[in-house]
Amino acid sequence: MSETRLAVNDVSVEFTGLRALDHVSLSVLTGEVVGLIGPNGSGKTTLINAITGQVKLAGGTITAGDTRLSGLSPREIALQGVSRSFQIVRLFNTMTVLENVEAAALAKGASLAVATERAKGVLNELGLAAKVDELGESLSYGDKRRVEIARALAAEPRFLLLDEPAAGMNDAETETLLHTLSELPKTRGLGLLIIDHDMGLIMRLCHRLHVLATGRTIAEGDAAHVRSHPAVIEAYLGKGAVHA
Ligand SMILES: Nc1ncnc2c1ncn2[C@@H]1O[C@H](COP(=O)(O)OP(=O)(O)OP(=O)(O)O)[C@@H](O)[C@H]1O
Repeated sequence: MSETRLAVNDVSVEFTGLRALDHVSLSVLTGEVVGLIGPNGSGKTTLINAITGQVKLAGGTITAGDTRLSGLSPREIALQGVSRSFQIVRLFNTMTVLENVEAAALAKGASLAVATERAKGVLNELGLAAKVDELGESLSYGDKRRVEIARALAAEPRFLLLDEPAAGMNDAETETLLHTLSELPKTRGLGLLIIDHDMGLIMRLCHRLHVLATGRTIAEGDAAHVRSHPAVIEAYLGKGAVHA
């Protein structure tokens, strides 16, 4: 499979009276894992929302390969192969795990037979095969988050954007998640952009890191570079969060 780049070019986002992103540029290649970190309110979720068309850009462009994503609707962007999970889990509580994941494949235009097969495959990959018939509402929090990732994968994305996938997970669940996520770029050839406050997870999983503070890029590079960067230490000062 040829390499594709998801490119955020000089992007700014404004809310009333607040510049949430200020000329941010970042790229993710298929096959790599990029971590998006920064203190609370630094603009991480806004950047994912900008990529997936959930917020409007005040400036800049976003492309996936040769396709311009900025200006497209969230649905059109999803059809271009960009899937996401949300910080707050959004499952259909009264549908089964299988139905939840099938729905995502159906939304991408798959027939029911293809959607069922794809959903089963993805759930198997995420270690959820035994839970296919359980209702969304009956799952543990960690399982709900994994089903969310399964839903995003059922759309067969080229780029997967995960907003705090390990939030609320215990250590064992986080370890399993780390293993699953680390396989995805190899097995599926997709590019992964991941936000998480668990620096242990981020530092072990990501090939590159991009650090935001108050809407601006303050550092980017590998874990060693970022961890020792003065601006990053300053941004996290007193929080101890970069010392994984
Ligand atoms: N829809 C919105 N309307 C107004 N302000 C917003 C909106 N969404 C985000 N913001 C503001 O934009 C800034 C960036 O928020 P964002 O959620 O992107 O940060 P974050 O880095 O993801 O934070 P956290 O780590 O706490 O999730 C914050 O000041 C936030 O209050």
